[in-house]
Amino acid sequence: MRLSSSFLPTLKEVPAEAQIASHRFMLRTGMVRQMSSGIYAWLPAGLRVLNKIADIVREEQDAINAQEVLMPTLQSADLWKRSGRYDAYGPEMLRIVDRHKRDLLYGPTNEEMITDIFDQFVTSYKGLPALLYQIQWKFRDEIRPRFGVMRGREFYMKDGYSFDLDYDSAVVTYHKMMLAYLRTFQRIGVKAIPMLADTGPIGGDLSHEFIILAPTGESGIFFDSAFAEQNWLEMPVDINDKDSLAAFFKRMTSFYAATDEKHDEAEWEKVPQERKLEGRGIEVGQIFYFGTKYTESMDVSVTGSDSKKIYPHMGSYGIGVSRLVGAIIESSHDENGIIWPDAVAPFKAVIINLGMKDQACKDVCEALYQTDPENFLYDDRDERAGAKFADADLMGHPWQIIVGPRGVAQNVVEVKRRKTGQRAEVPVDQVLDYLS
Ligand SMILES: Nc1ncnc2c1ncn2[C@@H]1O[C@H](COS(=O)(=O)NC(=O)[C@@H](N)CS)[C@@H](O)[C@H]1O
Repeated sequence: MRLSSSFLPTLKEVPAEAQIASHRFMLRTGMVRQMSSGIYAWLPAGLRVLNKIADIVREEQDAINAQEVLMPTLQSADLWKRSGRYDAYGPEMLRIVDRHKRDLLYGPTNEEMITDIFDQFVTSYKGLPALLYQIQWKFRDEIRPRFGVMRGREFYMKDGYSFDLDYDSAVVTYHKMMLAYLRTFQRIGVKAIPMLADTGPIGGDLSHEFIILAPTGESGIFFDSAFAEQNWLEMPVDINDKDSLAAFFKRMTSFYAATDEKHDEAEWEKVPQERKLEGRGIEVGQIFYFGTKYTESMDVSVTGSDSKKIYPHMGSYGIGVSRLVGAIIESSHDENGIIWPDAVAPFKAVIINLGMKDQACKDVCEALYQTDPENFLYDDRDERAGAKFADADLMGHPWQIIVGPRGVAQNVVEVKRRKTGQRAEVPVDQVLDYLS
């Protein structure tokens, strides 16, 4: 994309209510625009990040044989009356009455709806297990939306749902999803630690939340640093072998990790002093096993091999896709701006032309840009060098390719790694290799 003709409005000042770095930087780099309290428009650079995160989430869900669906954002109140959550859910639920006076709601989550869909298509135990997911907008009328997209009212979530024959099978699914989550967050480029969690309005008695380390996080956390050193993408786990999955899960839960609600001092004392880490974190995902809570309350059953009625055991698995955009910035920025992990950056590199009146510079920039116009941002504005450098650091693309007349005269450009600040002189024809 060419910066001079793109809709990437950077701002010098931001509204006073933007208290934390991610909120300030997302507004200053024109990633989002608040349309009303807790409700945002996603502009080109922000949408590119949102879609890259969603694509990684999707790939790792597909890798454990989950199947993608897309449910409506608007739901009938009748569904929630069947499960008994219509009143229980409280003021966070946005209730809507249509022209025919029918009670609808903007879905905060979809356990009831997916259970109703399952009910219409699966009558026999042979239809189990079912593992479905969607990536869809949700609405929760938070009393105090804040921190930009991190605690919004309309937000983008991957929500997965599983149906299994019994508890043991449901636990295998839970283990699979745990592995998929660890792989997902590692690929996105953040350190997310799973911690035992309370279940809240979703229900059930087994739940883990995934916390990204960030000083502005709402949760206090205690964990064994050895956990953060694990490489989940290299972990030899066979997702079709329940013992392999159980061994992975046992290993994973052998490291101490707890939010302040669940912290156990006695257990904490067993962690070697040099591996004890305390901090704050942002919850970017949560998984739940809640058995037959919804299948029983909604009377959704299948016929077992002995022709008896069986209520399938369920779980649900959420990732805050839009929250992750803010959470990544919270965990990866400096005083000059965002430091995007490679996998989710809006663009791979920004080409900074310092010789807007120098034909040789323009030729080198154009040639580099044309090699990958989809993933290169070309700063072709008629701006001072200082302004271009400041904007490049602010927007946080992983690489900066700085093209100046002196360098071009020796057929080299300067390449800067945003994360480390490391600079190198690179021959023009080796830039692409250098970036890979
Ligand atoms: N107000 C919000 N703004 C942005 N993200 C949110 C908000 N509320 C929740 N999330 C994100 O959505 C994830 C899943 O939400 S949840 O309530 O924990 N789980 C569910 O809704 C389950 N139905 C999972 S399918 C959370 O981990 C969090 O990352």
